[in-house]
Parts: sequence; C-alpha cells; structure tokens
Amino acid sequence: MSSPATDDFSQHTPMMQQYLRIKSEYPETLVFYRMGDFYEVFYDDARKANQLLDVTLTTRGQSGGAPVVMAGVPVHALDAYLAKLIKLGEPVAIAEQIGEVGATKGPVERKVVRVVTPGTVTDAELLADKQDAILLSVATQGKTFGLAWLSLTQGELGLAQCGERELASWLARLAPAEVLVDRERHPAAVLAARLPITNRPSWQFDTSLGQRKLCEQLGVASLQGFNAQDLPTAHAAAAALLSFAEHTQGRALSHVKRLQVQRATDLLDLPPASQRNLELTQTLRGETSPTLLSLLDTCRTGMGSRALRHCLLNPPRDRTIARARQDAIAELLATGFDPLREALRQVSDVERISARIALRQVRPRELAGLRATLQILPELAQTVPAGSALLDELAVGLGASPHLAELLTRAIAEEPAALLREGNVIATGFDEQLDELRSIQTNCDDFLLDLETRERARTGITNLRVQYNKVHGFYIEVTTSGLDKVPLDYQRRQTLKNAERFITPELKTFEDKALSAQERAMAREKLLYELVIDQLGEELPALGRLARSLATLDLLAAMAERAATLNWCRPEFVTHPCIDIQAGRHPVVESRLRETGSGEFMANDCRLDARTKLLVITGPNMGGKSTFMRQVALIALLASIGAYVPAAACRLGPIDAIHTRIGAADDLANAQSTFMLEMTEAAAILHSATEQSLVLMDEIGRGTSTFDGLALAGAIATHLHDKCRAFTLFATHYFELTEFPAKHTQAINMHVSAVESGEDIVFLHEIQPGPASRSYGVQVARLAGMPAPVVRQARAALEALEARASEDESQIDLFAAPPEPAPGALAADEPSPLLDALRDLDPDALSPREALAALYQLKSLASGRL
Ligand SMILES: Nc1ncnc2c1ncn2[C@@H]1O[C@H](COP(=O)(O)OP(=O)(O)OP(=O)(O)O)[C@@H](O)[C@H]1O
Repeated sequence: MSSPATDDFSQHTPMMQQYLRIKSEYPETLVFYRMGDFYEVFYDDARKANQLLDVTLTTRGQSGGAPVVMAGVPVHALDAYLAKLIKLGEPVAIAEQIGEVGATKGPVERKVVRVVTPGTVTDAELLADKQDAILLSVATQGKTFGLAWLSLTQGELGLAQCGERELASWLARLAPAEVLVDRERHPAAVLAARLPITNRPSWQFDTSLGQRKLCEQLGVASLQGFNAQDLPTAHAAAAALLSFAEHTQGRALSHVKRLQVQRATDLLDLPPASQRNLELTQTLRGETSPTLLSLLDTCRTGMGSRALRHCLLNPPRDRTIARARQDAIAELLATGFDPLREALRQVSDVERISARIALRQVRPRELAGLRATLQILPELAQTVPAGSALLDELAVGLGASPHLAELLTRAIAEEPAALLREGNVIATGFDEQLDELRSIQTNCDDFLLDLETRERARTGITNLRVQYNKVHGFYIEVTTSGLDKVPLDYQRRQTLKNAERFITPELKTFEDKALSAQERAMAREKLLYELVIDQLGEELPALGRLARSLATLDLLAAMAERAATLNWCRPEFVTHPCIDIQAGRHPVVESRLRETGSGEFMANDCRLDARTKLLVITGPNMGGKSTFMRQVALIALLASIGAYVPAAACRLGPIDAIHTRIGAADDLANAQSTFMLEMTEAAAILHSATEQSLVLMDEIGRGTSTFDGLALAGAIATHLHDKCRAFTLFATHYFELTEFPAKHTQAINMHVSAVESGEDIVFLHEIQPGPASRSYGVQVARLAGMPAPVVRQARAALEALEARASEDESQIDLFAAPPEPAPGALAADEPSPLLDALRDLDPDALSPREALAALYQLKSLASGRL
C-alpha cells in the first residue's frame, strides 16, 4: 500500500501511529525513523529509498489492516546514505528516540531533531572540503528580486537586491547548493540555472516578517547598523530563509551573527557567461581542473580554499582590499611563506567545527582537532611576518581564547571515541563523580577474578568460571562434570549443552552496582559534554574571528607561493582608465604547456587606454586569439582580488565588469540554438557594458550566414565603440572588419602572427599591430588531418572565390551610423522616453496646472529636447 491517509491513524499500531504523526508533519521529506540500531523508512518513503539507495524492501507485520512496507539503514552507515541523498537533492528528516526506553507505556518518544537538505548540511563528511554549502532564498516583488543567503558553516548571512538582468550573475556568483523560492513564483533565471529548488509557502516571503526575524537573529533593534534597512525585497527573502534554516536544524541559529549587504555596484560584474568562458572554477567541459582556481589553490586548509573561491567570484571594484592583500603578499614574499604554510598544515577546520558547536552537533574528535589547533596557535603566530597592516590584524585574530585550549585539554580525552555514546570522551580528572563511576567499572575485573578464586576454593570446582555477557549479565559457569558440587545458594540462570550458568546473591548485588555505574557514567559523560559545548558556545565570536584569520592567512600564503613559483608580478592600480599589460601570459595555458613539455608560452602585451579602446584582432585559427583575450581578462580579475598577475608589469585603471562572448555549445536544455544564445549574450553585453567594462567578443556572428554575421559583427563593434565605449577585444575572421579602425578613432588592428613554410603553417602566437594578411583556414584543416583531396579542392575553390571578390569593387559601409527609425516606427522593445512618460501619466490624478506642465514636458520629449 502507499502511505496511509492521515486521518485513520487510530487503526494502526501505537508505533505506526507515532510514525504517521511525524510523517504528516514532513509530507514531502523522507523521514528516517530511529529504531534501535537502524533508521527505518516506511511505505512510499521505503519505496523511494529502495530506488535511490538500493536498500532492500521488506514487510513487517500488519498495521491498519495492511502489511507495513519498510526498509532500513544501519545507524553507523547514516552518513554515507545521507551523502548520497543530498547529492540527489533529496532532503531527509531524522526522527530520533528522545525518551527513555520503557519510561512510558507505548513506543519510546521520538522527534525530528533535524532535517538535512543540500543547503543546510553541516556534517564534515557530507560537505566538500573546498566548497561551502550556500542556502539561498529568492523573493520577487514586481521587477525586483530580493536575495538572502546563508552559509550555516560560516555563520554568515548575505542580502542583496537586483533586477531581472542581474539575477543570473548573482546565482552564478553565489553558486548555492539549494534555492528557496515562493511556490507560486519561480523566477526564470532560477529555473535556467538548474539549481536544486525547494518550494516554500508564499506567506513566508514577507518583508516585515523578514525585518523582524533579521533583527532577532542579529540581536539588534534596527538593521541600520548593517546598512541593510532599505532592502524590502531582500528582507522578504530573509523571512523564508531564516524560517527554513531553523526548521531544518530544529533550533535557533545562535552562531549566525554576521550580516553582509552586497550591492551590485560594490562588485566587479562577472556574468555566468564570463565565469564559464574564463574557466574560473570549472572547465568548459564541467571539470574542476585545469581552471584558474585549480591553478591558484595551493591552500593548506579547506577554510583557505573556500575563501579563495569566494574571493575569485566576488572581486570588489574598490581597490582598498586588493592593495592590502598585495602588501601582505609582498611581505610574505620578502620574509618567506614556507614556515606559515607548514604550520597551517596542522590546522583543522575551525570554521566548520564552530558551526557544529553552535548547532550542538560537534563530535568528540572534532573537539580534539580544535584543541590541537588552538595549541599550535602561538607557534603559528610566530610564522606570520610583521609589517603589513593586514598581516598584523590577522596575527591579532590568532591570539583568541587561550583558556579554550586549556578547557579542551582538561575536559576531552587525549584520544576520544568517535561518538559520544561509545563513552571515554571526557578526560580522566575532569570530573570526580565520573572518575568514581569509571573506577567501579575498572575494579570490576579485579572483583570477578577474586570471586572466581574464592568460589573455586569454596566449592572445589576447579574449572568454575565467572563471566559476563551483554544478554545475560554476570554469571558463574559450571560444566556438567562439576554440577554435583554446586552449593545451595547458586541459582540457575541458564542451561547450556555442556554447562549450567548460575548467579549468587553476592554476584547479583555486584551486577546491579556495576551495570548502574556504567549507565550512570554514560549519562554523566553526556551531561559533561553538553556543559563543555555550552562553554564553547559562548566563545563562538572568538572562534569565528580565528577561523577567518586562519582562512585569510592561508589564502595570502597560497597567493604568495603562486606568485613566487609562477613568476608573477605585482600589478599597479591607477585612477585613469587603462589596461596596460607588459608580457602577459595565460596562467592555465602556460602551466599546461609546461606540464606537457609542449614548448614555451609566448608572452604578449596589451595596451588599452582612453585613446585606444577597441582592438580588432585577426589571424589564423589556432593562432592564439582566444588565449590572448582570455589572459587579459584573467589578469584583470586576478589583480582585482589582490593577487599578483602573470605578466612582467601591469597597470590597471578602474574596472566594473568583465563581459565575454565566446563560442559555446548549443544550450539544448533551454531550447536555444547556438546563434540564439550568441545573440542573447551579445545583447546582454551591449545593454550593460560601460566605459569601465572589459568586453571580449570572440568571432561574433559566425553562427549565421556570412552576410548576416558580418553585418551584425560590424554593428555590434560600432555600438561597443561609440555607445558603450568599453575596453573591447574583438576577435574576428571577417577580414572586412579590419576596415573598422579606419573609421573609428579609438580602434586599432592587431593580429596573431603565423608564417608559412611550404604548404604548412607555423604559429608564432605573437600579437602584433596591423591586420592579418590572410586566414590560413585551409592550412589549419590540413594540419588537422583533413584528407588530401578535400584540402586540394578547398584550396582551388578559395583561389576562385578570392579572384571573384577582388573583381567586385562595390563597397558597402558596414559601420555607418544606424539609420533613424521612421517616426512612429519604434520597435516594441526600443526604449522611448516619450512613451515611458506618457505611460506614467495618470490623468485622473493631475491638477489642471500639472496637466499643462506634463503637456509641455511631452512636447519637449517629442522634439528631442529632453
Ligand atoms: N601565447 C601563446 N604561446 C604559446 N602557445 C599558445 C599561445 N596562445 C595560444 N597558444 C596555443 O595555441 C592553441 C590555440 O590557441 P587559441 O585557441 O587561442 O587560438 P585561436 O586563434 O583563438 O583559434 P580559433 O580561431 O580556432 O578559435 C592553444 O591551445 C595553445 O596551446
């Protein structure tokens, strides 16, 4: 049968009634119901578990007149199963036994203690070491989107608001593990990003509820202190976010005390296409290496790796942070970073351990790891060079809480058991009562030996043995041959094939004492552990500071190491617009060449400034155009995060965005053809690029017929040059575009060089001024192993085409200013201030004087004077 309806519980067994009640509160979530050493799942959940986890379906007894379909997973294997389900985007509610067994009539009390979802996992085993799980909530109000996100392990909240066009960038930048949306409204960008979605009821996306919850969470009366008061849509998202996070953790989130408001204008805009095309964290094939991140990440800790990924995807526009990081890296390079990196090897993941302390899920061995980290802090601090403001500040962060190390040393055993319920977690000497209870257990062996000797002497049974097992407790075992000597005070406990087992009043008294001592020791240990967590909980802010200091030190030391190993230089920031790179290299291509021994990378300059804003780059396929363009973008990005860059020298003015339009595969899943995708991305760039943006356009227009493509490429280049005035690298195979600079003062021609030797072609990968002389497509095809007859035919056809083209003298101006549209013929999507003003007018709300003023304004707009 499928899961029983919720209203007929009474026909079920008491245990199934309890289960069904719990399940009715989590109808859309798999419920893991604890029964002794197993978590059981029932009915439809069991069938799902059978499919997803390959666990065996069974039936057990009857309840409500039908067999109970169930499946189970052993408690010790829970993490492995959870990891699998989380990967599949399947949330799990964990119902534990919270009452004493046998304390009440009927089944032992059970309660859902937490719900594990992709965005709210905190278990070290379930999280990727180098990536944080971000839970994001998206609210929609009119055309505004509100974002609120939470990293449970970092204890940090984020808020932002954006328009529809920017939403995709935010999603790409945050890369959430789970997105909460109003079940009535699914924003298109969220669907397109194909992220795991969790639906929440509409009423939870409420602005005033969000404000209240945020204030409560942060312990403040107003959000003004965080500069977060004027973000109503983000507050609505926060309402749903905080409710969900509390619901999954089954408790308030006491450690979440930091709030960061991000405004799109604070960050360098890196749209999803740029992240993808520049292969920042993933290759175009979706692998994690080789990418910029995989090359940069030599961090020694998971905290450092996560901080590095975060800073790579969130480059600030303001250069203050970058300058501070550069100073720190310079200091580390001058003084040496190896001792610091060596010390960082011994550091455990303080960030995640702190979160698990806050959520009261921390395991004994994690506390032992925290203790070891705290103990080496003084030594680690010695390895941080002085002299840079940032390093000095971070060194102070390491000085946190010496008494915490002392508490953990006193309280936690040197090598604690993996789980609290295994005992031997609290150190000897920490608590008198616990020591006493434990000594009863240790003395147990002595007592049993002593009793055995005494009883052998008393009864004359020489092979009599005193023993213990879990099921029958303590007993005296006598083999059949000795049974006639058994005294009267021996009471039979169990009969075996060749022996009998007995108990005596003395042994019974001892058993009661020993067993209760064990139970009491266990309970005492649990209580003491909770008290230690309480004390640690009070130090969470200090632990948070420590985690951030360690993460940043690791990140800076890794950046210094990369700069030294890969021979990178410190970029200089200037206030005037320019991108001036001397002997720049593509870091990933360069290291690949080195690894595979395929030769040296050819370094190239790039000079863009107020006078030269657009480079038309031509040259043969495989010549290195894409590599050159990407390297310029990567260098600009690396500089923005404060890293050194792969160049001999580099000077950069302000940059607000990196836009890229580079060939991509068809996006079949979103039903977009290659050409449609190309135009959509190009349109987005033309709409948002500014004078401070860097734009890479690689072979725009190649997805359609030659004339269409050429015409579009010309018009797009003109728009970028005349209207956006962005720094643009424009690679193209259309030779006609080499005419562009003749008519556009801020554009110049560049080409990648190649030389012909006989029928072959040799790529020099050198960027030189001027247009390319020809495209060498046929030679490249020959290199690629094209059959000789095809190459011959193509060469002949090419010659004929070139001859015909040179006969046709008629010239078309590809770059002429666009003709004015006929009056009244505005395209539907073309912005018109006149129509906008007209639409905004509400005639019923105007006084006669206002109506007259409005009429004048409309007339001015119509004549183009406004
Ligand atoms: N500066 C360089 N030094 C050494 N090798 C290079 C350099 N630039 C590119 N290469 C090598 O040449 C290959 C092709 O480069 P790239 O893809 O940039 O060419 P392209 O001109 O954009 O070609 P296409 O027009 O076919 O896209 C790279 O994979 C790399 O191995």
